[in-house]
Amino acid sequence: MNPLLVTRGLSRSFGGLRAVDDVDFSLQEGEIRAVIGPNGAGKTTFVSLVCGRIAPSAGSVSFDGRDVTRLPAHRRVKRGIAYTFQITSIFANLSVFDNVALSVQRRLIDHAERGGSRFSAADLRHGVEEALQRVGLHERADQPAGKLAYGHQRLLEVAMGLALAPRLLILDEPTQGLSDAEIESFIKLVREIAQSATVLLIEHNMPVVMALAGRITVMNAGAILAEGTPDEIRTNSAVQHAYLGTAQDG
Ligand SMILES: Nc1ncnc2c1ncn2[C@@H]1O[C@H](COP(=O)(O)OP(=O)(O)OP(=O)(O)O)[C@@H](O)[C@H]1O
Repeated sequence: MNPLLVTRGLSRSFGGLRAVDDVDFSLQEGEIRAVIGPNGAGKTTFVSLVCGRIAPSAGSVSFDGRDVTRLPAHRRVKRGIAYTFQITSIFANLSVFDNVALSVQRRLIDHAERGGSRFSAADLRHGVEEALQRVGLHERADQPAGKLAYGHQRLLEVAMGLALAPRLLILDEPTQGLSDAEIESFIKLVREIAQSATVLLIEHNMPVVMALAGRITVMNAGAILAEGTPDEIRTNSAVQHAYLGTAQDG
């Protein structure tokens, strides 16, 4: 089977710093892949290159067999790449409902532009309610998004990503700020999302990574240090060294 996502020689420098350095990466449709690595390893920069939020210094990104390297982020969203970011991208003054409505509307307009049927207010409401139900925020639909607890804002971003009905959902540290009980529900949610989408998950919480990921990619200093199943990664001495080295430095 052809991979859904492929990067070749993908690189991005900031001044003299090679934040992402010659990364060859591929992801099969239907996978839940975790990307882990010490702080500053280049994980967020890598997924920003994949979704088009920043441009590469060198290398290419292809999605579903087509080169998307020069496509702006919004065109990649149309191809099916959705992302939620560490730096919260919600509109604080809008309600939870209206934030998700922006994503649903985007998907419905896109569908209509491609020759699909026009949508009604009921379609929009149904799409929003479904996304909020899935992340467990339906009871907070009327609250201003900025008044949600930090962890709930992260879940709202997941709902906004889901509402786009993506083929690839990129989650950047989604469990940060969630309680243990919320993390449990989140694990279930990602498993359910993975029935209909491929998931690329940046995550520091190792129990979450081990519970969800089929394969794990470990980044260090901008490059891929190791890749394998959770068991292979757990016992990989280079990985252990990278983490211990960081702990000693930090
Ligand atoms: N816009 C930027 N300008 C300058 N340097 C940057 C920029 N973005 C990232 N960097 C640097 O690139 C390196 C990789 O950062 P990145 O955020 O991708 O790492 P990360 O693995 O996601 O880290 P964390 O786990 O802490 O989120 C870091 O040294 C960071 O300081």
